[in-house]
Amino acid sequence: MVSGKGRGERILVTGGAGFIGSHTVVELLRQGYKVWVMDNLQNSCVEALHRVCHLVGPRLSPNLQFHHGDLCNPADLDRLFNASSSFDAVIHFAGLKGVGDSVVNPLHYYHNNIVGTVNLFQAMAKFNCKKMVFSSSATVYGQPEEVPCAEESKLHAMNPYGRSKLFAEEMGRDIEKAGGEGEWRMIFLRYFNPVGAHESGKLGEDPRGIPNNLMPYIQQVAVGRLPHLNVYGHDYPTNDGTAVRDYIHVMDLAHGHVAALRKLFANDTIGCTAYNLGTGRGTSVLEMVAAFEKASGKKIPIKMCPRRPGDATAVYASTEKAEKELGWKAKYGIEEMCRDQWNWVSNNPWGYQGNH
Ligand SMILES: NC(=O)c1ccc[n+]([C@@H]2O[C@H](COP(=O)([O-])OP(=O)(O)OC[C@H]3O[C@@H](n4cnc5c(N)ncnc54)[C@H](O)[C@@H]3O)[C@@H](O)[C@H]2O)c1
Ligand SMILES: O=c1ccn([C@@H]2O[C@H](COP(=O)(O)OP(=O)(O)O[C@H]3O[C@H](CO)[C@H](O)[C@H](O)[C@H]3O)[C@@H](O)[C@H]2O)c(=O)[nH]1
Repeated sequence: MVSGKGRGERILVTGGAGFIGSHTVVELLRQGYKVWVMDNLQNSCVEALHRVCHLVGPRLSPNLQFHHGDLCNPADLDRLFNASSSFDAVIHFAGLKGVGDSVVNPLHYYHNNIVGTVNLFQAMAKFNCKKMVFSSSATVYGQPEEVPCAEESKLHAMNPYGRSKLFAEEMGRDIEKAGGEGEWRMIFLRYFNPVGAHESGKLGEDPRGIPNNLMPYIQQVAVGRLPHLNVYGHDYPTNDGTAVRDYIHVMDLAHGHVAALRKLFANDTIGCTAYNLGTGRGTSVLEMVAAFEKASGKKIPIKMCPRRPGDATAVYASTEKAEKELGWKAKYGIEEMCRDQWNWVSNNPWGYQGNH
């Protein structure tokens, strides 16, 4: 069990204006860390960070600094590491995350996610900051041969996005191996399906364009931005024929990052290791729709459609390793995920920017 508050350690959070990053920054500030966010705002807006400041209040908000910068530009990283006299650790969220988009624009994904990560590792080496928590994904398990997925399961990427996550993990493993004993410490957090929103209703997911993922899509149907949900596949070998995933509340993820950071600071022999962040429970698409209808009181019209290519039948996490070694366990179930997601979208039907 790793516990205790941060002692003012200085954390660089790449992609900290995004969905998971912004929720995590709230928790980092509350736990006493000093946070520098670097983001190029290609999939986010600075209003999310204004709201973070509002949520943590005037005592803690001076501990957050925002730097508009692109990981693909080494000069932006150099400037930031120089200006802040380096960092104690990095949480690396920045990346593009659309599976379908990555199939259409593979070079764009490799450039942003791989080149960006190489540049970050280089800056970390140069400024002697050698602790990283990295946003990996359950996508590295591909079509899992068995569930629950355990960290030592076979890894297999199925698209350029997935490969960019797998390469980043492999790069991390190589860099750690090449360093001296205890020199680099890295934790890869393999998220399952992040959903929900901050309980205040002030922070949440605000995707650009038509959402690809289930819950952002449902939330837009609920507020009338989209007419109905397409349910992809109703002939899967599951209880109701729809595919099963392990949905996890974004605030549980935020707490998972704090637990990982504490582990990095506390354990000088951790080397390079991966943890699943999931609940260990599988929920079908139709169960998720029913839970959202209950939480919102809104009917979500659905249309049954063929399977989406590349989708697995059922993916859920083995949570033992994170529970045992990080002392972290997801607290929230799908009721709270849907309650908070509805609270966010009903207060912000057009996201952070109002009508766009
Ligand atoms: N949300 C999910 O379903 C999910 C699941 C598994 C893993 N992940 C990973 O977690 C991380 C965060 O995901 P999210 O849902 O918060 O996404 P997001 O798009 O909301 O946040 C990513 C942030 O990174 C920024 N960014 C992207 N490329 C950048 C660059 N080159 N330089 C600087 N900033 C850059 C974006 O502007 C954005 O603010 C991503 O790496 C994603 O691949 C997400
Ligand atoms: O409009 C939609 C969107 C999704 N689904 C279904 O809902 C389930 C969940 O789909 P998501 O797109 O929300 O999530 P995925 O499990 O496909 O993938 C997500 O979670 C993965 C981790 O497990 C990876 O991180 C990946 O990048 C990320 O998009 C799937 O069965 C999908 O077919 C629909 O029926 N209709």
